[in-house]
Amino acid sequence: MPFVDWLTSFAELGEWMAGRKEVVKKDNALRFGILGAANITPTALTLPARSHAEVLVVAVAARDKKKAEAYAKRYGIPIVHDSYDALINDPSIDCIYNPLPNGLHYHWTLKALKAGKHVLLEKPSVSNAEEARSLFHHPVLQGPNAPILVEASHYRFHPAWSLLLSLFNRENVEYVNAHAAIPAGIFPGDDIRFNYPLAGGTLMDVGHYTLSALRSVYGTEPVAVTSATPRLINQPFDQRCDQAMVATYMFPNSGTGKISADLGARGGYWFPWLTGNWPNLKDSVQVVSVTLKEQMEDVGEEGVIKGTRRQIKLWNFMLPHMWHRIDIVTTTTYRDASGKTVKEEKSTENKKAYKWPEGSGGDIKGEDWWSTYRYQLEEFVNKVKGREGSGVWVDGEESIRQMECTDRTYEKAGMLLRPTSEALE
Ligand SMILES: NC(=O)C1=CN([C@@H]2O[C@H](COP(=O)(O)OP(=O)(O)OC[C@H]3O[C@@H](n4cnc5c(N)ncnc54)[C@H](OP(=O)(O)O)[C@@H]3O)[C@@H](O)[C@H]2O)C=CC1
Ligand SMILES: O=C1OC[C@@H](O)[C@H](O)[C@H]1O
Repeated sequence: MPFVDWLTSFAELGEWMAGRKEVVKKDNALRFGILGAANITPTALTLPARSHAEVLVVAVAARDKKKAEAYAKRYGIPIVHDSYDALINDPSIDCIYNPLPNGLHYHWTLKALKAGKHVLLEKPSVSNAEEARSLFHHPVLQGPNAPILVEASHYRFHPAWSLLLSLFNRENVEYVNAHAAIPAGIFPGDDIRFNYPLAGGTLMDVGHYTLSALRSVYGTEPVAVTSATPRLINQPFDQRCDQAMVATYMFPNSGTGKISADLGARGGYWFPWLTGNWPNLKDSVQVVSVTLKEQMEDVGEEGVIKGTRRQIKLWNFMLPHMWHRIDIVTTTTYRDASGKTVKEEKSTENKKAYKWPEGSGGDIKGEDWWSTYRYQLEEFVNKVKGREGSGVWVDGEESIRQMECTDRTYEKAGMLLRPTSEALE
């Protein structure tokens, strides 16, 4: 079963086991249409919509109508359109969810916006920075009644991400390591993720999360991409696509960072001569680790200086609703006037946030079972309805900067940028 279907089955099982029923919908609920019968949609939209009183998933279109009909039946979607164009032009639809392959994001999102629809657009927003600037600065998005467009970088909407960011001062960040890997064997070489014309590549896929997380922790753009090492998808698949990417960056405060993203992770066990080719399950928990600069303090005892170092790690940052934990490890070192360590103390604290803690997140605190996608849907609806919400948002400038940094990384790796749509305006 493909990983993305596995995510859906897991989420469906959770709904069923918890006995959760679909909520009664309000008269003014937003009506969503889906472009394509994509694997991610049940997880990212149809299941989260069940608990949202202001969301109705009413229509789908696929390239093959029979496929769309089967999908509509499976997920209880009442309308099946003949084509993506027909869906976009359906006047009964308010919002479009675009989970098409990356290389089709620009074209179909722009069409939907021009038809006056709000768009929830899967990550990565588009194929490259040129497309991002064109889309997010497009005249169709200007003006007081412009439709809402957001890149579905869902992890950012979960309270766990905001909690992580609240635990340090960005100026003090010294090093960040963002890692995400999927074991080998889950995404085959002919998956859309390795299709260059469709803007495939691991940096575009799980690499999106690692790079976005790194940039979010620093809250600014890197001054340099200091290295970028791809591992290309193996022959006979498209050699223009990375199956893994490791890259390092330097930030304006002299801090550094590393991303590692892999859609075919192998090895990582004992006896590498035996296990080197096995799918790597061990390193497949995604993690963001933030090391802060040592803070020095004179403790007033004959030249003794106290140095405090802190490392903060968020485990499972991409899918924190399934489980996550923030570890805060503080190391305090006392040094004498000669710099010699006289005492060292270490302490560990754990934190988590499945709902918005008091004093954050706005009026709606969420539920401890809400997924990243459910929190994201909450904010999307809030934005369309003109409500303040939690305050978390991924704005167009953020999506542009993310694609600029993605392009810089591909350039540093000596790889081609993902191709620009022929429909570029
Ligand atoms: N937010 C998240 O957690 C996740 C996000 N994603 C993102 O969602 C998007 C889709 O991913 P996923 O659901 O796994 O993808 P799918 O493999 O399910 O493909 C999505 C849709 O793309 C269309 N499509 C597939 N292959 C082609 C092709 N060769 N040419 C043109 N169209 C094609 C199909 O539309 P049709 O049904 O009309 O034939 C298909 O339904 C990507 O942008 C990905 O990055 C993916 C997984 C997780
Ligand atoms: O966005 C995503 O999240 C989960 C991954 O399995 C998938 O490859 C990616 O597209």
